[in-house]
Amino acid sequence: MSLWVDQFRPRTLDSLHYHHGLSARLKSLASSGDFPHILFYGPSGAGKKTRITCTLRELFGPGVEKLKIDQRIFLSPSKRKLEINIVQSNFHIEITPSDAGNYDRVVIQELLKEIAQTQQVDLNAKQRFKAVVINEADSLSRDAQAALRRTMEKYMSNMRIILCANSTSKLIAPIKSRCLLMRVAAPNPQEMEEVLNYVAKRAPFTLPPEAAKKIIDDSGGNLRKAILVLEALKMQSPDLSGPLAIAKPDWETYCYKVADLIVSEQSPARVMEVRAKFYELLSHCIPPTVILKTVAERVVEKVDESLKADIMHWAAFYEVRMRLGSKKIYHLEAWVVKVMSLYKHFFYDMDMSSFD
Ligand SMILES: Nc1ncnc2c1ncn2[C@@H]1O[C@H](COP(=O)(O)OP(=O)(O)OP(=O)(O)O)[C@@H](O)[C@H]1O
Repeated sequence: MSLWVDQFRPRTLDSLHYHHGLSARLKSLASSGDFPHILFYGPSGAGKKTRITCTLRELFGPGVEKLKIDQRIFLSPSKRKLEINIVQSNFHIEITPSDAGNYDRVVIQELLKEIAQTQQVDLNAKQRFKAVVINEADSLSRDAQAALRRTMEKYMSNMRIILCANSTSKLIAPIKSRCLLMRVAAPNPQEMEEVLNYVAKRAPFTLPPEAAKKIIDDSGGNLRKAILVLEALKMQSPDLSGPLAIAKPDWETYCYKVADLIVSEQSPARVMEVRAKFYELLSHCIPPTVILKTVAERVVEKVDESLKADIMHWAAFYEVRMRLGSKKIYHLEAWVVKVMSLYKHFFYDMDMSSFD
């Protein structure tokens, strides 16, 4: 069973509910035979990812929805092996640079070069190019951005880059100037209400306008949050009547407790305890990627500055592994063990340095 945010996510440009001007523009670009590199940017939950997926489908047809994950090994300059999982279809490839941590340049460079040098082999493909989606483009290091820029200059004919970011401020000018900038603003309250009503209709139930208003007021323009809250509230109070308390959804509080458990003790017994909590969350249909993200963000709030990047790096790493693996719990747990060991080392290093 999937959550409403996934179940009712529009899959084609025609079915997107708002920013119709943008949708029309993307549609005509897709059929123009002259599709550019594009940078999609906007706040969280505004619908960037959804729009990108719809655009890919417009370009290549339903075949882009057939995803596979490949594991690839890259070598860092110091010959360290980097294992990276790559999500792709026959027509596109998707990467999240933070998976490669400090070595994002190596991955960008090698991967893009390889794609650029291979011709589209599928003779039925509607486009001659492959699309490369780069998520969280604003977290690319300077080096990786420079590598990306060079690739964009050199290999335009069989590759198009689609960048997804929250803002354009961390991207270097030469990249921005090679992309068509597409700002995906947060939907306004009316637009959000339309989407919530659509979700309710499909679910199906009737959404009282007061409930919709409350959810929208609370969402800060984040449509994902609004739909998640709608689903949580509907579970609590099936007719959505009376005063609705939009407390943090239960699972969120629960994830916070898990984070506290991880930070307060690092031991095999604690890992077992955390595992039991993960099972509990999974059995309530909270998607494992959401669990991982929520717990990781909370852990990061509580630890020393120097650990934050590593913890998020490993969360992203295990998230990718999780997407295809069947035993989700295994990857959640692997991440917990990793975090505990980072945390222990941190204190160990501190102890040692006090002897200096
Ligand atoms: N145009 C739309 N019409 C209807 N629903 C939409 C639309 N765009 C997005 N949604 C819904 O909103 C949810 C969040 O959208 P999406 O994941 O695309 O946001 P995002 O901008 O990529 O967020 P983030 O930056 O946090 O990853 C989707 O799961 C989908 O259900």
